[in-house]
Amino acid sequence: MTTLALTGGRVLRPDATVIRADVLIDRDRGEILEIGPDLGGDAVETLDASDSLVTPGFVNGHCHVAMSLLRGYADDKPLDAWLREDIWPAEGELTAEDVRVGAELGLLEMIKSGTTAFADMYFHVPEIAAAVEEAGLRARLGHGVVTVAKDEEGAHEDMETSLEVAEEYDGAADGRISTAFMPHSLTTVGAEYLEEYVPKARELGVPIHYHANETEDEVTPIVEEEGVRPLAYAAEKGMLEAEDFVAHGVHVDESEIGLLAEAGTGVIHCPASNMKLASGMAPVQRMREAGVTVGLGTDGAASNNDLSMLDEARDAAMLGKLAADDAAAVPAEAVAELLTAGSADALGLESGRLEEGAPADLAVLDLEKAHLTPRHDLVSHLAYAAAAADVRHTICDGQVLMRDREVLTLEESAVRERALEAAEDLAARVNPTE
Ligand SMILES: N[C@@H](CCSC[C@H]1O[C@@H](n2cnc3c(=O)[nH]cnc32)[C@H](O)[C@@H]1O)C(=O)O
Ligand SMILES: [Zn+2]
Repeated sequence: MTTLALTGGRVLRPDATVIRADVLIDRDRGEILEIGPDLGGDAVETLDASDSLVTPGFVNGHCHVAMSLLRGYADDKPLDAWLREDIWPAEGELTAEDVRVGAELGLLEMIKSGTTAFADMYFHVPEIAAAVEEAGLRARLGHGVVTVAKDEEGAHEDMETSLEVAEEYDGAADGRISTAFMPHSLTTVGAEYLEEYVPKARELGVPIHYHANETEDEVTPIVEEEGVRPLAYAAEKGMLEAEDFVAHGVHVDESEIGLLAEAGTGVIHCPASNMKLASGMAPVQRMREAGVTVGLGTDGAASNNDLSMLDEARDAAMLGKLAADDAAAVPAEAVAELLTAGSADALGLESGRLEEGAPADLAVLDLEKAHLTPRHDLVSHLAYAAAAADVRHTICDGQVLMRDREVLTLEESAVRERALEAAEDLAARVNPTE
């Protein structure tokens, strides 16, 4: 057995306490063997965690990782105009190679900011899967389907692709990749397609992931045309099961919160995207009190504009208080849960908690920083003060992906060079100068 020990750190436990302990990892099985004092002695490899906080690797519950190539491409518009006027035309020009390059850029940023697992909805998924395999993270991947503005044949093809991708890649990369069926949203996919394909996804046994109740504009048409709230409509279509998870859940009423809690469907809160697109404030505190599984996601880099889960954590705390009009809402311990176990539970992953037998997915944060001094409460620091650049080491499935800020699985400068070039070419294709 090859073992790896993280020594001298302070370890965040699932109950939000922090203890001084080493962490011993079985690298072959990718599991945590033991958490306790003095475990460094017999380990094959050790990683210094002194003056550091050892946390579960962060789980980004909703992303479009290849959109990193579109970071800063179009800002300062509401969702519908942003997608239709800028993002979708640019995505129409994205090649498979562009998606690979954009995904690598996003994965590089994830590793550098302590993220070890994520859920992703996009297209050219084989390229994203290849990048994940190379980068060493854990992911639940899917092909996003839009049927509006497509003819019948095109819509069926898109649906079939989502099923095929879900079937083919489930269990890929030694089990680090799992999949989901991913209709884009309840308003961008026609009811007849949901009725036909949701049962097929159930037969495959994969979860369903989609955008839901992100803006008022997504709620009104469903209420008007179907006479029910969007999540009641989703339940009617069989898309509100325990393994399913929705992104956003901003405009959800009490009846919908009840449906989510009862079904066990997870909600991925994306505060930065919701603020930037002025979509609204999700009732995170109310959902948690009602027993809904809530996780945290960045959404794509074009609506954030970064993939740092620590930024998202702080945003979740701040926005959660404002939404509840209560400074006690979404406290630091809740934020620590949202960014680790909450997201992992919503995605159906076993990571998100540091305990014996759990997947060895960890982030180690350097506490020797002015903005992390003094050390009254390290959970408070995690929620309110820590930043991406504080992450020293990132470990996923027992493998070290970053050691002392050097990424070992991707070549940082080459990834950035390729992304710069691909993004420039893309912009020139979308907006030729003459
Ligand atoms: N196959 C689809 C693409 C769906 S992938 C997922 C899509 O979600 C889009 N997206 C990114 N962020 C958001 C968001 O916040 N809400 C809704 N859609 C988003 C993203 O640009 C991408 O087009 C097609 O033919 O257009
Ligand atoms: Zn999204």
